[in-house]
Amino acid sequence: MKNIFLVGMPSSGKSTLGKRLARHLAYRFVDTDKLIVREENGRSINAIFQSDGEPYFREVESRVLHTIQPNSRLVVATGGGMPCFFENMAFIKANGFSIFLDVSPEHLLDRMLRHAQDDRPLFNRQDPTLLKNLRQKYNDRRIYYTQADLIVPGEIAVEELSKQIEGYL
Ligand SMILES: Nc1ncnc2c1ncn2[C@@H]1O[C@H](COP(=O)(O)OP(=O)(O)O)[C@@H](O)[C@H]1O
Ligand SMILES: O=C(O)C1=C[C@@H](OP(=O)(O)O)[C@@H](O)[C@H](O)C1
Ligand SMILES: [Mg+2]
Repeated sequence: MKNIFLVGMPSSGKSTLGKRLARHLAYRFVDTDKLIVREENGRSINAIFQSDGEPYFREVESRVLHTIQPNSRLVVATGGGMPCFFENMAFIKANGFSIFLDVSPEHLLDRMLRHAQDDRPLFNRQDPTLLKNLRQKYNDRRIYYTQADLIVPGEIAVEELSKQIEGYL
């Protein structure tokens, strides 16, 4: 039973859809951001970025990814930047079936502005250049995200997604 990795921009729905998909397939669910917080004794993602900076965060992120064993019947919601650092995308591809949830920067902005609890260190909801930042990151990161085995729109229903992947698992 191959693992399933969800990749894509922050707010593309990896954590939300990932939980639903896991329930639907009777897989376990993990969110790599949650694994990082656990590894850091409960420090939040924001706190890690603030006190130790992004390079430190990326090291921990990659370490946590490499603890995932192949064929563990897991749905893994990755952090938005994870596939874009080190050889993380190659690891993801070697250890499961990967899905890119593709959501446009405009829709991401809309979601971020709507959900006040979703503050992320690299994407500040108060920042007037947030859309520009999202477009830039989306363009820079697509080269990694599009290496996924399957690309689907972020709005996809869990039943439809399950149908599309059943032959691959
Ligand atoms: N398909 C969807 N349509 C609209 N909003 C969504 C959808 N999926 C998730 N959201 C909302 O967008 C926000 C970010 O979702 P989340 O699953 O945390 O994304 P990610 O893990 O990719 O950063 C959440 O507040 C969530 O409720
Ligand atoms: O895009 C990024 O670089 C990040 C996305 C976040 O995860 P989500 O994609 O789940 O928001 C989290 O890992 C951290 O804030 C960095
Ligand atoms: Mg998430």
